[in-house]
Amino acid sequence: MVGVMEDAVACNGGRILPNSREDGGLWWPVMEVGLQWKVGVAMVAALACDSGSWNGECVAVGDLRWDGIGHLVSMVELGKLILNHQPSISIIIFFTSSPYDTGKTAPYISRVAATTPSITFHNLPTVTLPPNSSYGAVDQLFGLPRLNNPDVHQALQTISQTSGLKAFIIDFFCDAAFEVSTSLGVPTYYFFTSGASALSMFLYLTTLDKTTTGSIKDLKDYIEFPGTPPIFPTDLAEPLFDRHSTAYKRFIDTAAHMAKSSGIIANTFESLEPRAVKAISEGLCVPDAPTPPVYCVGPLIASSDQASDEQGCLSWLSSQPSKSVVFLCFGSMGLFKAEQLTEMAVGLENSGHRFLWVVRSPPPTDDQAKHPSALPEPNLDTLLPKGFLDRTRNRGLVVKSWAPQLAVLNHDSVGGFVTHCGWNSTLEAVCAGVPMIAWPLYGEQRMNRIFLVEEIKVALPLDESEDRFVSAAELEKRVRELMDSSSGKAVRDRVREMRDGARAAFQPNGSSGIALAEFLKQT
Ligand SMILES: O=c1ccn([C@@H]2O[C@H](COP(=O)(O)OP(=O)(O)O[C@H]3O[C@H](CO)[C@@H](O)[C@H](O)[C@H]3O)[C@@H](O)[C@H]2O)c(=O)[nH]1
Repeated sequence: MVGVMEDAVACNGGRILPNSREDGGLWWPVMEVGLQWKVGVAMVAALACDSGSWNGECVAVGDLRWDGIGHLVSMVELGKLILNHQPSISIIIFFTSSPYDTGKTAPYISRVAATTPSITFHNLPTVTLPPNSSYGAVDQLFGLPRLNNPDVHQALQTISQTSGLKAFIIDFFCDAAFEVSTSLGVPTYYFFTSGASALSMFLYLTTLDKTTTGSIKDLKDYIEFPGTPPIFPTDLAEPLFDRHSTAYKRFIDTAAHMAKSSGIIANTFESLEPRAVKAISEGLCVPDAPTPPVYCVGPLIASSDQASDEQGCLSWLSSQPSKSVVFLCFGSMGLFKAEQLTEMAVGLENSGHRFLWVVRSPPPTDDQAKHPSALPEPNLDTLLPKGFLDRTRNRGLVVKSWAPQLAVLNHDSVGGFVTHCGWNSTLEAVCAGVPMIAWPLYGEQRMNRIFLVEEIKVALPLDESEDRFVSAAELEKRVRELMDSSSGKAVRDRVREMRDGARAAFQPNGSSGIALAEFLKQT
């Protein structure tokens, strides 16, 4: 959660507040930002506030996510952006530790706390689901925040006693807190961490729910969401497939609440997704009620990548020619089975191109999206084809588990990016002007692929087999296409155009600056 508060709050800045309840069990990241207001993302966790130290008007913001870092970074950047426009504000970010944390969250929080005094982090109480509960991943994402509702209630009340709480900004998965903040009369905003095209789909869900029968995955035709290319049902996020599942209900409830909220802050910029932004603002996604204001204030990406480069990615890149290297990296959670890793190695070797490849251990089961935090470091000698590392030594670098992606993408030697289409990775590539090859794995990534390939035209697709396996030949073909061919050039030119659009969005009179000013004016 993030809360924004007045001047007086700044004196708290940069510290990490202690957890107020020690229940043991699962921990999740939640953020809060504070300045002249507090902005809060309502999740399980409450804003645990030091009531005596916050005065004036506040905004509280919260974010509770088990894959942590992607949502946390963009939330922090939102806090920083607010501070740039209104330096008198203090931001309070609520967080809890996550059982799926890749180990990046704590150092990141410490760094922000140390360098940005107006941002304060508050560690929320731990909550746990009942033992033996058969919650799926998405049920947990929505369900755990609900357990923190009493804490959120208490925190918002506490803040309100010493500060004029003007707004509460919640992450999508913190939807449970919507009922808390609205019951207290606090204007509540959603922070949508993906793009406007995904937001169009999401806001339209309640309409789709009312106008269709049966499960979405059984629909036989493409779905037309306003302002986006047609989407085949099986390209939607899997939790939406089964109309009778709890996860489906959570998504529908969240979409309905979002439509009733005081506004939606989206991590995108107008010139990246003009059709979707227009469709939303014209009310096409919520046809039976007024659409709340949507503020496209992005791209919100980390301002610098201070992750360490223990594996020497950057020095290796510095020894490679300009724009010659293909970077392969699949977000904070992407995993591949061993057979797929072998196939990728063959494809890369046969492409003849230079590459920097982040490899993780395969999941212990068939579940491709199992979180990497529980896995050991990969054994490259056994995972990759015999002799592969030796044969590609002069033109390839394989690193284990994690790379400083932002710095890598901004290195002059990188000329292409094979990505899982996570939205932060997408924005980072666009801002660095690096064209993509889209290899979605889970979540809304299959939809993002359609937007990136068909609408925004900054990525080439990868054809998969029915069981979503990508052959070595396909990867080889697409890498060659991206790096060598005229269709690759079209994508390269287009992504640079979008990069310039991203820069323009924050220039005086740029669309994102204007959107943020409007948001601040409304709160
Ligand atoms: O080796 C790595 C891997 C990742 N990252 C960083 O981690 C972040 C990953 O974010 P993202 O690309 O958004 O992927 P996920 O972590 O998978 O993000 C989740 O959240 C996104 C935003 O809502 C969604 O678009 C995704 O589908 C969902 O999986 C980015 O900042 C990367 O730079 C690194 O620095 N090094």
